[in-house]
Amino acid sequence: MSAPAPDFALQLAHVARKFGPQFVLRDVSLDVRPGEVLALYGGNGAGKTTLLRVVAGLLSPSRGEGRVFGYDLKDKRSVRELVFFMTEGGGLYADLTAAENLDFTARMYGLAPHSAELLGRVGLTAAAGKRARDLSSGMRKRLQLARMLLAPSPLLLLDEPFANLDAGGKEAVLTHLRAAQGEGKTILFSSHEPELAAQVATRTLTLNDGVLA
Ligand SMILES: Nc1ncnc2c1ncn2[C@@H]1O[C@H](COP(=O)(O)OP(=O)(O)OP(=O)(O)O)[C@@H](O)[C@H]1O
Repeated sequence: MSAPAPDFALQLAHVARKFGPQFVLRDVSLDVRPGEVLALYGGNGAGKTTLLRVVAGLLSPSRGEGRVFGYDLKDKRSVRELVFFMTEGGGLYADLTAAENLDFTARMYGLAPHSAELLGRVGLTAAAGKRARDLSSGMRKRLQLARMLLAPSPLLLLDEPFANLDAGGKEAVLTHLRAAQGEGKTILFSSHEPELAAQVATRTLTLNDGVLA
């Protein structure tokens, strides 16, 4: 018999994180149900990326605790398997082509390579043979979006998914976020673009002075 589904995709209790003496996150508590889509707002330097990195298991809280689908954030190995984290330029191999990047990722997830289809879905067919390092920042973002389509992870974390994209790219992000939502994924993304974010978010959060409102 499989384990019962946890009630929460993410739980944070009084999480704080400091760099040197400076607390960036002071007291962050949050309960997220599976299937929720959360937009995270906050000015430059408010701590959005820091919070996403804590949830991704890449940074340890200085205080407080958290769980991802019931797994303690301290269990970084389990947490990283449950989370897909899309950051600026992250997860791409600079010397591999766009197609090779996707085929490599597919194999990593135990899937048959199908880069041509994925590149088509994100409007990158013409760039299949270009090395990731030679793509524009918007094209790299589209390639990361294609990586997200491959990821079986139930919790998707995206750091400013709309940044550096043209209108078509922004629309592609919305489309794929909605599709992921339709598959029952839980999504937490930071954004400076509330009009776009509101088109997909089921709840919004704002980080201000190290706490969530
Ligand atoms: N590894 C680090 N070492 C020291 N300070 C850091 C580190 N990472 C982040 N900070 C600091 O933490 C604060 C919050 O940064 P963070 O990147 O989380 O903000 P953000 O809300 O994502 O900002 P933006 O909207 O500008 O991307 C900033 O003052 C930043 O300089």
